[in-house]
Amino acid sequence: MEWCVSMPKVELHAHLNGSIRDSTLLDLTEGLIGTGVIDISEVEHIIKKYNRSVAEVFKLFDLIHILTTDHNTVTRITKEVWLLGCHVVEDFASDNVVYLELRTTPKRNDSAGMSKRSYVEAVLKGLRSITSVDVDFIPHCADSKSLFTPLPGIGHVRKRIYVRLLLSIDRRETAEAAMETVKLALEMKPFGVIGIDLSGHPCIGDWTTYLPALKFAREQGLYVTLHCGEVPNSKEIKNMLDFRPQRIGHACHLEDEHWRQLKSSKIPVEICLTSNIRTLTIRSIHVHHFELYTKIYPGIHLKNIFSEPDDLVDAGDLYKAKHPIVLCTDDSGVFSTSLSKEYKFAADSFGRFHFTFAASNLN
Ligand SMILES: CNc1ncnc2c1ncn2[C@@H]1O[C@H](COP(=O)(O)O)[C@@H](O)[C@H]1O
Ligand SMILES: [Zn+2]
Repeated sequence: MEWCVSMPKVELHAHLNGSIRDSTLLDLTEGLIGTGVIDISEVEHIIKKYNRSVAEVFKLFDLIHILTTDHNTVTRITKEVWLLGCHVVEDFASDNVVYLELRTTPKRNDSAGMSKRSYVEAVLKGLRSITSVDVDFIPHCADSKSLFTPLPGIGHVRKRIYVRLLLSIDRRETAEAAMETVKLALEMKPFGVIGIDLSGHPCIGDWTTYLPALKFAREQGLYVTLHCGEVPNSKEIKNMLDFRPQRIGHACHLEDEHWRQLKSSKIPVEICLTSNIRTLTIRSIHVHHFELYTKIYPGIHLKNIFSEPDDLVDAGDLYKAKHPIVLCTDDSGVFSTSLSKEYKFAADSFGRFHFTFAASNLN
């Protein structure tokens, strides 16, 4: 494990509100006691549960959103979001993540005067205010200095971490709200926003709602990554692969034709092992598409062990196929993981694999 921690790593799939530390979550909860906004007894039950279904995980996200953005004033929300951004980046830096792409869904709270824009500004300011680690946040742009003051120098002892931001579209949003997010991302490009993600409850909504916004994002030079195949949905998976995003996340429920399409397209896959196992999206690590058990132990058929259908035996084995993949945390707070733990999990589960794949296999 120490080796996994000490190795410099790249994190490409981390949701800001999913990466919140337990202690921060509890601080935020305490801050809302007596306000009538939440019922503590109900909150505790959700927070303390270990294995959660996809539906329960999304219940927890609703709760986290209340904790971070359901306040009366935009100043209070800014403070919470700011704090959250600081802690999350510090945690990744202490795990020796050297390049971090953090994604978050811009949120509106009209009653507090909070807009998607002020939410993103709060995140950016939070990231800029970190002094414990040396954050390289803004891509080379002179104008950026007008918005943020430079960080104070504390010599060479601070760890350096490159942070870039992706703005997420939630599958519950309207097409207009998605377009607003894309335009905001374009506006915030000089300040470190580099792309768009499509996420949210995988059983909700129709992704084609967001196609105009996603196409516009791509035309304007933003990178696009999609949560794809987290649950079975053959038509959606095919259409998403046809769209040819820069990357996809999860890719758990691809069928044979999808695997073929994915492999020939070489679209890199963000692999989230713990997330997939904890949400039961994948039944066992031995049938995970990172590398199939049958390929490690030839001759042993999955259907004999797990009563899986025949076609699973021929499903994805992305590592073996040298497909571009990268290990990611998804929601390190919600799933009590870290990027080092994901590397350790992969090493323990799949044995002899080489760590160099993470950076070198990516486009
Ligand atoms: C477990 N697998 C997942 N599948 C799909 N979407 C997920 C997710 N995990 C997180 N999110 C998305 O990220 C939001 C939290 O971070 P932000 O508020 O954006 O910072 C969640 O509400 C959800 O929309
Ligand atoms: Zn995700």
